[in-house]
Amino acid sequence: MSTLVVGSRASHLAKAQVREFLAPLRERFPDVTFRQRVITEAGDQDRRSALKEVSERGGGSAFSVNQVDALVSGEVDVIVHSLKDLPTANPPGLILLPPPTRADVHDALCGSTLAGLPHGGRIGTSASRRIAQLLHVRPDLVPVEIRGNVPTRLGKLRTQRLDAVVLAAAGIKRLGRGEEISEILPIELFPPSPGQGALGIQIREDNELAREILAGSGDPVTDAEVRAERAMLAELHGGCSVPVGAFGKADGDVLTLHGQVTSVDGRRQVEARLSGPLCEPEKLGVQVAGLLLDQGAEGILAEVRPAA
Ligand SMILES: NCc1[nH]cc(CCC(=O)O)c1CC(=O)O
Repeated sequence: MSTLVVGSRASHLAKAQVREFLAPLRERFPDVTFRQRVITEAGDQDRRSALKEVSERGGGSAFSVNQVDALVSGEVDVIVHSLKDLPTANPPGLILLPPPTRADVHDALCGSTLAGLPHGGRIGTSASRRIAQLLHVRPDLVPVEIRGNVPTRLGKLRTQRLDAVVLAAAGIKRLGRGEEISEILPIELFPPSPGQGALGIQIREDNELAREILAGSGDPVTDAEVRAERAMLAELHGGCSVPVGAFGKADGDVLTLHGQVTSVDGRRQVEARLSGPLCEPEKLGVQVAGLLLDQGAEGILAEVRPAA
């Protein structure tokens, strides 16, 4: 009898994602024992020390370095990440499997609808993309930096007297709190973070057992959509905290990718949209990035990049 150890971060969302990932697998492989293991990250504890540690280690995410170490050392066989939190550069020896069908890709407003927000309304979010997109359509709004996991951020609606908070619909729904969503933001104006709503299933390349058990766990359509989004982000040299929105959508064997880059003050925005064959998602991502760069995306992104 074989055992597969599945790691994730400690948050309720991370654990919910592991349960969602494992449910169909437990049914398909009744003889396999699936064990869950929690791996804490510096980013889950103290953001400042986390950022310092990450910069000292030469990149990577404050929310994925320990997970990756656990995978490399063999402590776990699989890590279930939120794909959008994963850097586009894959560590050597590790691979991302095609993700399962993704959950709701939209951003959501909790506390108020967009039209219902008062002039100068206080909106909780610390994501530069969300700040930029909101200010682009409502320059009067006042972004308020909030941190922490999803339940903490929902709680800040009241404790920080905010008019609304913006969060990924996927996370809110996975935590069973979908009824707290006031408005699903329109995807044309608010394309999400590349990979939003999808799981990032990471394994060691040489782990035959994991490869065998997880071979059928992915959805090829979701895979193509997120590949295009992430290829676009990589081409823009963006990380997880840049004001870049991307939405890839398949229709039959045609994939359409919408890319958007917005200055954090919301004043400048460039957009591009292209369709291509579903079987060449990375090519489409690079092409859309090229169109964004032609329109000056680099100048917008240079403002948010830390000085080298
Ligand atoms: N950066 C935090 C994070 N990472 C994944 C999710 C939600 C699930 C998802 O987007 O896939 C969230 C919270 C949020 O952005 O509201």
